[in-house]
Amino acid sequence: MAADAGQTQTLGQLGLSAQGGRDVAITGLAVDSRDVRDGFLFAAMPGTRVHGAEFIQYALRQGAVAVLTDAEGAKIAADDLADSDAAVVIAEDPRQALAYTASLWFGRQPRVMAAVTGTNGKTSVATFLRQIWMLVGREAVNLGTTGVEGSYSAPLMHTTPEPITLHRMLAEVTDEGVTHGAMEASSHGLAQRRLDGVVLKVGGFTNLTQDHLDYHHDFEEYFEAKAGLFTRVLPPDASAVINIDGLRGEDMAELAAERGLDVLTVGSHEEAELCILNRRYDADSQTIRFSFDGEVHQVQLNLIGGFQAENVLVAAGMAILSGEDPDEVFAALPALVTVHGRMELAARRANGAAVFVDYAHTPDAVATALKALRPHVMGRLIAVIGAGGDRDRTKRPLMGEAAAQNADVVFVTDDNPRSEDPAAIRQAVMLGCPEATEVADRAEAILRAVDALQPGDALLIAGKGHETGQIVGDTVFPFDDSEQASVAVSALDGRLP
Ligand SMILES: CC(=O)N[C@H]1[C@@H](OP(=O)(O)OP(=O)(O)OC[C@H]2O[C@@H](n3ccc(=O)[nH]c3=O)[C@H](O)[C@@H]2O)O[C@H](CO)[C@@H](O)[C@@H]1O[C@H](C)C(=O)N[C@@H](C)C(=O)N[C@H](CCC(=O)O)C(=O)O
Ligand SMILES: Nc1ncnc2c1ncn2[C@@H]1O[C@H](COP(=O)(O)OP(=O)(O)OP(=O)(O)O)[C@@H](O)[C@H]1O
Ligand SMILES: N[C@H](CCC[C@H](N)C(=O)O)C(=O)O
Ligand SMILES: [Mg+2]
Repeated sequence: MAADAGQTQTLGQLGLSAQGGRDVAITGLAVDSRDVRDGFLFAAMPGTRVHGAEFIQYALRQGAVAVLTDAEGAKIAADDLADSDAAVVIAEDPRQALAYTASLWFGRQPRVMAAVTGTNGKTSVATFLRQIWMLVGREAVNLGTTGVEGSYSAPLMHTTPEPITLHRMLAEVTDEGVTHGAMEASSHGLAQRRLDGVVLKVGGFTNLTQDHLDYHHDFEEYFEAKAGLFTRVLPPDASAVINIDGLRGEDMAELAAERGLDVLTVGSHEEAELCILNRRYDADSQTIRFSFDGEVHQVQLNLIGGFQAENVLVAAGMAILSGEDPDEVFAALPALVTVHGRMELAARRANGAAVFVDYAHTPDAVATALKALRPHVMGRLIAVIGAGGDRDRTKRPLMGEAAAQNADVVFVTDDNPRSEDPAAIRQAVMLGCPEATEVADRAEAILRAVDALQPGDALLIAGKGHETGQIVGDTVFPFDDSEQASVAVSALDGRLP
């Protein structure tokens, strides 16, 4: 049964005051007019393409009894609203008002909630944090790009779902006995206030590099959106774990401290409180030596790539600040398993060469993933890359360049061209890596790259990670990089996948 089935609440109970002091009982919330049912509150939000107020007339016909919007929305729909009995709530920041309303409507969330932001590493940190919590005996989930995972599973459409979906899910997992939740705060999610109604105990920051400049006007605006987690969403009595190694990490730590948050810094800088002292890389694992609170610890992680060690320590810091015992947290780390589609060993050739699948889809992530593989590999590094359609165009040549600089052999192929011409996207990527081999069909690109593997080499298939489809136009064709890697190895080495 849905977490809100059959309930009724008044606008007043939801903290909303309608024009003329009116109060009405509502039976549900919707942010899309097509989801409105009898007795609902319709949240008409300003959008990137159109103002939701354009759909107020439709929502009223569907049975909406109340509308939440901004001054502009009220103006757009003035005639429709004047002709109806609907109560009208005008908010200065209607997305934030919707977030608080959704939180009150569903009324429950796991007792301990944490959120992590950053360009790369959110899914990894949220998953590691959930794994740590479960290893120390908590009922926990992570919520984000890979859906809801852990003590409860469910699919999600977005990394940070819009507030109604988010709070419905938080109520559902709470009803299932989940007490700890680790969520991802995407920059879209933060800019659109999607998680403003969640009561957070701990926030985390991984890093900030180029992405989503199609949505945020410039890098500063992107930084501001991410910083919102620490300057707005986290309550002042919460804590923050900040990786200070990367660009703007120190700035983020400063903003968090200004807000009054209890800040724990992570990194290789000697001033970091959870400080990486040394690392050793093996073929399938790595060992890290780190200090915390005056003590030195050494732990073997069954994970590939130095950045995963940083993600693990951010997650460990978040677990500690959520109330767990540091020694128990550190003792859990050797049991952590790879996050699906993140530096995941997908297949191995008969000659020993390894094939990794990774979700690197930004210039920095491509460079980081390849650099991270290097110390684990004795032979050549081969990369398969592509860039998504209908996404930041400026990152394409930069992704090519990152691959050319950090791999020995590069194949450029398609990765969700969506509404764009796939050949044009590949051309843009190739500008950054003119020596690369262009192979339009992704399965063929993977086959050719696997075929090129000699003993001691490794292949990184970047961009799709856990995804299970190739989006061309409006059609999603089934496609799984790990599966294709196994198929290619079987075909070439004569083994069954
Ligand atoms: C760019 C973006 O974030 N868009 C989000 C935004 O929609 P929008 O502003 O573009 O909406 P619009 O089409 O202009 O419509 C305006 C309003 O009218 C409403 N509407 C629209 C049509 C209709 O018939 N009836 C109706 O009521 C819409 O629900 C919307 O509230 O607000 C909507 C809800 O209010 C979101 O569903 C929508 O997310 C879309 C689906 C999306 O794809 N977002 C992606 C880019 C996203 O959020 N990604 C991040 C992470 C990405 C990453 O880190 O890689 C994520 O957290 O998943
Ligand atoms: N700490 C890190 N520093 C740099 N790159 C990283 C880091 N962690 C992960 N990556 C790279 O970014 C990719 C995506 O990782 P992950 O899914 O954890 O990030 P995300 O922030 O959740 O991404 P998205 O915004 O797409 O949801 C990984 O596959 C890896 O290539
Ligand atoms: N969730 C992110 C990453 C998608 C990665 C890549 N496979 C692509 O399609 O660009 C986005 O939608 O921008
Ligand atoms: Mg993610």
